[in-house]
Amino acid sequence: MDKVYISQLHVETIIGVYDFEKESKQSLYFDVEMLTDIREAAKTDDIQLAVDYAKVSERIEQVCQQVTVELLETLIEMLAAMILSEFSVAQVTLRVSKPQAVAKASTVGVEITRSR
Ligand SMILES: Nc1nc2c(c(=O)[nH]1)N=C([C@H](O)[C@@H](O)CO)CN2
Repeated sequence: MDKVYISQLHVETIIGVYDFEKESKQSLYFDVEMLTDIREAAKTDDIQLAVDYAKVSERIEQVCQQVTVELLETLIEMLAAMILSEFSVAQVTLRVSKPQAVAKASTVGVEITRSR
């Protein structure tokens, strides 16, 4: 299967378990890999038949602004469900990194793979 991907999409949002995290936005970075057959889009040169990475990026940003959750796990499951339901994707792998979370680590995060 072919892959459409997004690397290091930066979103600022309220997320976290602790009270101080509910007061100001933090940076999250998303890597997204979407398995899809690109041949029809390539044959027709038609964006309507492609998984539009710009639209996926926009929707990820929107969902992050619409919901307020504590765990990265909760957010990433919501995003995987959104991508599978709104885009023509057989499988999605999503990784979210939260670089400000642990001072002694360059970054931390969660990665999941979900299929239709
Ligand atoms: N597996 C997870 N561990 C932790 C999370 C999380 O979302 N998933 N979140 C936190 C805090 O919000 C942290 O980011 C602040 O230090 C801790 N562990």
